Amino acid sequence: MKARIAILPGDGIGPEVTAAAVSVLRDVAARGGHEFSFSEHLIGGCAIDAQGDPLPAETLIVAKQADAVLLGAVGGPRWSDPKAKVRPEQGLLRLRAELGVYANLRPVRVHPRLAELSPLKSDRLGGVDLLFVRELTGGAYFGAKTRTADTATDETRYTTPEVERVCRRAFQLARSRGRRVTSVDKANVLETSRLWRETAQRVAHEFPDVALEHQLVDSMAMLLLTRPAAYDVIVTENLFGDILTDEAAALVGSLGLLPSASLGDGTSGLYEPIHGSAPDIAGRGVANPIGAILSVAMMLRYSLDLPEEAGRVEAAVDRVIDAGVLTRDLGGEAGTREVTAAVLAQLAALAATREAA
Ligand SMILES: NC(=O)c1ccc[n+]([C@@H]2O[C@H](COP(=O)([O-])OP(=O)(O)OC[C@H]3O[C@@H](n4cnc5c(N)ncnc54)[C@H](O)[C@@H]3O)[C@@H](O)[C@H]2O)c1
Ligand SMILES: CC(C)[C@H](C(=O)O)[C@@H](O)C(=O)O
Ligand SMILES: [Mg+2]
Repeated sequence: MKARIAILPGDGIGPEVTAAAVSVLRDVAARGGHEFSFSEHLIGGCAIDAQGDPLPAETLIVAKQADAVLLGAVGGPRWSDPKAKVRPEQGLLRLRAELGVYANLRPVRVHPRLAELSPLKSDRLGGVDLLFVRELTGGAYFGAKTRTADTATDETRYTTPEVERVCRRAFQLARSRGRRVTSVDKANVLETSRLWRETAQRVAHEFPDVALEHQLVDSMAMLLLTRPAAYDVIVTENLFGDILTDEAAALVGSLGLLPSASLGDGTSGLYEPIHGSAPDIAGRGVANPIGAILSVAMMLRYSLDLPEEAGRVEAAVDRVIDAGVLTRDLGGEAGTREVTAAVLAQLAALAATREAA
């Protein structure tokens, strides 16, 4: 198959982890006879430096025309002055809104070898296989903002159609998994959450084969650590999803492991690791590339319709972790390149096994 893939490396460790993920895509293309074309574009702080705009027009045009978009990370201390008029993160938020990618899928699976890295007792981690579906283009991130010298507001706004479509996506995904959806809100306090809960309840009637339960976000934050294996698909609003998924990184051992896919209806999918630009380790070749590599596995599955290839990339990553080729965030000594080379070697080994069969 042919595919045009826009690469937006961004800032900090973004270029290091996207380079790793692109080498995996190139390998998949070469082995399967696929024609993937790649083009790199600016986003975030580096785009502010070069063009004064965190999402240059050219980047947006190419992203919209692409079959899929891979993003590294944006932001960093250089652009974090509270008084700055323009911020790297605005570029990412605009990109998500312009692409209409309202459903952000963040799978969380604990690799048995890494269970000991979690602050939780490993007997709580067996069988943890979560899929967060985070609403990505609404809520406090996109509401009106006001600011005077001593008062600031961020409006949280949700409409019924916005909640319906993301809940529907969560229920659809639950059908191919454990058929359980947990909808997370703060309906005891927030009006937007009451709308969310009513809407989730209504959408549930379309999926009688999927069980729905509601959890308040504060309680969910605890349950995620005390009973993580009890959940399947967790659907929630933008801000709660951001926070809960970084918390979930503690279950798997490192933020550097978690991927994401952001999907809309018929638009380019956007794929990014859930971590940020990690300024504390940027430029040293030590960033964990697995979150980015698993993000391209999601790209193969959701945008390029290559589910077998996606499964192979995931299997190769599992084998690399089994073999103990780990970056420092996981207690190892391997660099970004060594881990990437190990994933490529496992892809070659998997291909050899297929040929021999
Ligand atoms: N999608 C994005 O582009 C995105 C996501 C989150 C944060 N950010 C931005 O990144 C900047 C830094 O934010 P932060 O420090 O709060 O969060 P961060 O995710 O960049 O880093 C948090 C911690 O996790 C570590 N870490 C993250 N990814 C890693 C990886 N792949 N390998 C090894 N260790 C890794 C970092 O070294 C750091 O100690 C901010 O400007 C923030 O807005 C961007
Ligand atoms: C950088 C920031 C805008 C972003 C978010 O909050 O969505 C990040 O934390 C993420 O999780 O992708
Ligand atoms: Mg986040």
